[in-house]
Amino acid sequence: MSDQFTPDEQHVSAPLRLFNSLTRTVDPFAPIDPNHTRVYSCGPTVYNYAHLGNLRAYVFTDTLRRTLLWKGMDVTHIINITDVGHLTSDADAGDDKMEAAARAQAKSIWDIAAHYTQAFKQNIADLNILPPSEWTVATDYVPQMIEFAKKIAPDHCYELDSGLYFDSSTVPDYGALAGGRDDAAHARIDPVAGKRNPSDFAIWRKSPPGEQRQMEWDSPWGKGAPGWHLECSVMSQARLGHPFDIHTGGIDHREIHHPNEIAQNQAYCGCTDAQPGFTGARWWMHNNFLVDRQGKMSKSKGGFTTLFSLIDAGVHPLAYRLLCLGAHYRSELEFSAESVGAALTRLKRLIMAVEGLKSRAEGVTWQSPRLDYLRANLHPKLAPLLEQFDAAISDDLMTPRALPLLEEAIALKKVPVDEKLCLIAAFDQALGLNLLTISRADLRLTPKDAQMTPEAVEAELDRRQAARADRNFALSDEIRDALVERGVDVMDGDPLRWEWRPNLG
Ligand SMILES: Nc1ncnc2c1ncn2[C@@H]1O[C@H](COP(=O)(O)OP(=O)(O)OP(=O)(O)O)[C@@H](O)[C@H]1O
Ligand SMILES: [Zn+2]
Repeated sequence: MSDQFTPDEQHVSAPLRLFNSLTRTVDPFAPIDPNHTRVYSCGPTVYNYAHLGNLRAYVFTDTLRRTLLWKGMDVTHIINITDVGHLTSDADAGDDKMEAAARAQAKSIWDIAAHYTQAFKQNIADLNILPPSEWTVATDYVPQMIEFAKKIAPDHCYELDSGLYFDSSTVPDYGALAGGRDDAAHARIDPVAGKRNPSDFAIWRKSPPGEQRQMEWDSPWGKGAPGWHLECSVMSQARLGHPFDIHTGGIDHREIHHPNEIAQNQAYCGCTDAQPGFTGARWWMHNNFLVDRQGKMSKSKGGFTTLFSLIDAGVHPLAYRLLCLGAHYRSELEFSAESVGAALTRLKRLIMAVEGLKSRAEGVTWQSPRLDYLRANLHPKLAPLLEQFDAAISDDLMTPRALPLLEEAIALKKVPVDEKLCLIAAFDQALGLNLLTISRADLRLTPKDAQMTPEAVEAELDRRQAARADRNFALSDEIRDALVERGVDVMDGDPLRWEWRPNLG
């Protein structure tokens, strides 16, 4: 059987509907080119490790991408790497985040960018997020950014000592995506002197006289660096063409970054009169925040939790993916030791159940079914679950409704085990939890501060078994208590024998 969902062989049941931040409604989705969807996702600013909140944004785009594939579409997906231009404020105030990090760590910006880009790609792989069709790196596109700026400058920009600024009053409906222009909010965050309107923004920042930046380029407006908003307009235009289908980002981008991208796209296209609704993308989609007790998880605030720190605590990264899928992407999601611990337990139960099914299905072909094949051949008890799952993810990616259907399928009695596994494999193409390839032993990550090696734990358990065989229950209890003391849960009667207790503080 093929492992691809081929569009023409598939019977798409529920129509795909997605929330569009432009209309603020859930609208039926169809790509501009039949069966091919073009998606651009604002990527990470690589001045530090991504925190779990940042990563929620990419679990969301991955769910979107997998759902589009599930619906039989080809997807071209671009994620950019912001290695220049993002200031410590989302508008024009403050330092370049990359320059500031390089100074603080006494390293070159290029080294900082290379290190954190690599770390980000590792996070993406650990979360089983499909790699994008292409990673675009902002510093590779500076000549195109200068060309873009040259084209829009005469009608839409003005120069100040600090840079070239976009006049937001030159495009109709500036800020519509954010729910309207909010000059008061812009004035609060962005105190650049000489701007014509508080919401105007830099598309080129000149290097201050006498100061050499690590990253600077010659331009018609002097030496300097591109503005962050310009980067995404240019890279999406270069790789996908405008208009493309879907632009994604975190909900913070709905307020400044994306309205500014839209303004630039409108100016570049010059088609605002001919195409009043033109924004550069047909759909703008935003994930809500991951929050902790202090509010929005944030690199800038410090004290953030990374996927690396979660792994160090002994939590498998796919537990974090499952935590994300358990909430709708447009709802806030709370991160806590309890919430991620519960997700880990849920994942362990799923994997244990699938392992049980696999052991009963030895020698049967069950992996990677095609949806059309499944629909035509599925056991009557399983077939409605496939349709309900399709309806859930087609309804603006309702993963919290889809997950219980997976659990229901696993628990169903008196259905052929191979068909059950086929259905689970199909669900997992959308969920990306690696349900059929990881084992419970894979989930048992050794915490960084573990006081024993796994081999030492096994040796102690062998000693305990021998004590029990000798009916020396006092010694057996002593060994178990000592293991518990050192963060090991002993599981009598379970072939896995033991687990680490995650150390989540
Ligand atoms: N707490 C959060 N929850 C969900 N998404 C978030 C959160 N914080 C940032 N994002 C999203 O993560 C993606 C990557 O953002 P980026 O690397 O530019 O973060 P940043 O702005 O430097 O970080 P921070 O906002 O923490 O200072 C963006 O789409 C952004 O909207
Ligand atoms: Zn962007």
